[in-house]
Amino acid sequence: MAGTKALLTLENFINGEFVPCNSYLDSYDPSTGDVYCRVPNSGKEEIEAAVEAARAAFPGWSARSPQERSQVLHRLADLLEQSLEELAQAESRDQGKTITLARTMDIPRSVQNFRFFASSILHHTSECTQMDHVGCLHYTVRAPVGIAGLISPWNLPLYLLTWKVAPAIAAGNTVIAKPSELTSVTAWMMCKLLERAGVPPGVVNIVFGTGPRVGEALVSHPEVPLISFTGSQPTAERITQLSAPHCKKLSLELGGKNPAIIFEDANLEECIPTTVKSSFANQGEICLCTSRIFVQKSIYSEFLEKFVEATRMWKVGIPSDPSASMGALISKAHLEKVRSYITKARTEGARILCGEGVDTLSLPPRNQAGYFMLPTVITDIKDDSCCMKEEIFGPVTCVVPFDSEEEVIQRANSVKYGLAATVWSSNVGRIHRVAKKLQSGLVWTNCWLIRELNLPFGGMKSSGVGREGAKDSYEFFTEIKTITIKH
Ligand SMILES: NC(=O)c1ccc[n+]([C@@H]2O[C@H](COP(=O)([O-])OP(=O)(O)OC[C@H]3O[C@@H](n4cnc5c(N)ncnc54)[C@H](O)[C@@H]3O)[C@@H](O)[C@H]2O)c1
Ligand SMILES: N/C(=C\C=C\C=O)C(=O)O
Repeated sequence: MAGTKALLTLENFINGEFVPCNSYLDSYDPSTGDVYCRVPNSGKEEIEAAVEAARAAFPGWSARSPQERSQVLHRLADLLEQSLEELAQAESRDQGKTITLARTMDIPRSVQNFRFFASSILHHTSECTQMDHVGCLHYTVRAPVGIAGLISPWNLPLYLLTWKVAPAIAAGNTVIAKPSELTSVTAWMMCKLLERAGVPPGVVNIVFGTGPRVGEALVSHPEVPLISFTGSQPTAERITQLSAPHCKKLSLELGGKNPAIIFEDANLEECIPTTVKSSFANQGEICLCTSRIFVQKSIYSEFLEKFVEATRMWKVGIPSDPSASMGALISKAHLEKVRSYITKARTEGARILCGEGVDTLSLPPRNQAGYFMLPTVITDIKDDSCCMKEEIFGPVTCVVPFDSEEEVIQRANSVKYGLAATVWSSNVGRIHRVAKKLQSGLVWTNCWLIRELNLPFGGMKSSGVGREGAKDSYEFFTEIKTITIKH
């Protein structure tokens, strides 16, 4: 383990300044298991300072025109893009994801989040109606809500943080963001660019630390009227309880147990590689990842054989290896949790076709204490097994057969989550029918994770409350008022 002096030490960013903290948390490099970074262990005191800064900055920032705010967001996007390689290296080291994914997805999408909201903020219009018989004109106006509390998870650190910061500040709010304590580095790096981009002090404050300590201080603060949260369902429950006495606006983007439904007329040449990717991208640590694959009986054996063969080609490697498809999981505790699901599946009599406990993973000596595991395929498993019902959030997917359209819809809908589904078929009528009946906020057909940022993103049932996207985020981060003029 490196000595304390060599560790990267992060600081909170409050009122445009880096502020040291009097207590720190260790942060681990998932590819080695070594502590490599110290993250501020903030609490109520830091939230008070951030609230003061955000409150003071609000009148000036909210009074700027959308065009002026848009220019600032564009400059920030440009600066992030100029640091793309540095940010990608940092994200890959901090999270365990491959450098290739960080370079091609996480950081480009973070840049795009600022560009997208810089543009979309210029195009909103409000409503107006007439009541000539009583001589009235009605119209709506929107205003920023105030100080937005933003809480993000560890799987797509900068990507999901910027997906909240960009629409919040574009709409004229000031923000206090709390990234995951497990992956705080790229948020801290972004803070170094804010002044150059022209973000005034206090508009973006980033406070680091754990959920129970600093997260709850943020959620419970009476001067933070809105919380946008992405993370797990149990944490969302706690946030809902804490914010209820203040009637806060809440956006909750939570987990999934996402089905892929593969009909006999699917194009398997496209379906198999895409379903391997949808199951194992980012180590299966994407809320949209497929974890239940339903395959029509007539093609079940063929699919299974080809799918397992393709999964074995999904290379696990150290995150800095550009040829790796998958890196390390986020933490030792998470790795153990994911492995425990495979043990449970075995105990229930399911078959593990490849991956954990079946194939051998070879790693360089330096990485043997890292949190790696092979992509794992489970079959002969019942729908009521915990592996088919609970979110595992790791590189584990279950494959089961089905007979009919009605049956598979009912089984796909039989879990508490409703985030994302994929449907594979060449019958357009069936695609429409099935997509409409699935209890899922997002349905991708014959593809996966093609994002259109204008349209609503989010889940139903236990996968969340509210939607994010151009119009949805704008509506969430603003308060609407209806004005009536009698003339
Ligand atoms: N729907 C989506 O868009 C989406 C995207 C990414 C991840 N997720 C979900 O996130 C989960 C994985 O992320 P995670 O393990 O970081 O989730 P988590 O709920 O443990 O943590 C998310 C964030 O909440 C904070 N937090 C934890 N306890 C808190 C509390 N009591 N009060 C306030 N904040 C608290 C954490 O510190 C972190 O910043 C999975 O369930 C995954 O599906 C959903
Ligand atoms: N919010 C988005 C993705 C969430 C992924 C979860 O892990 C997005 O693409 O906007």
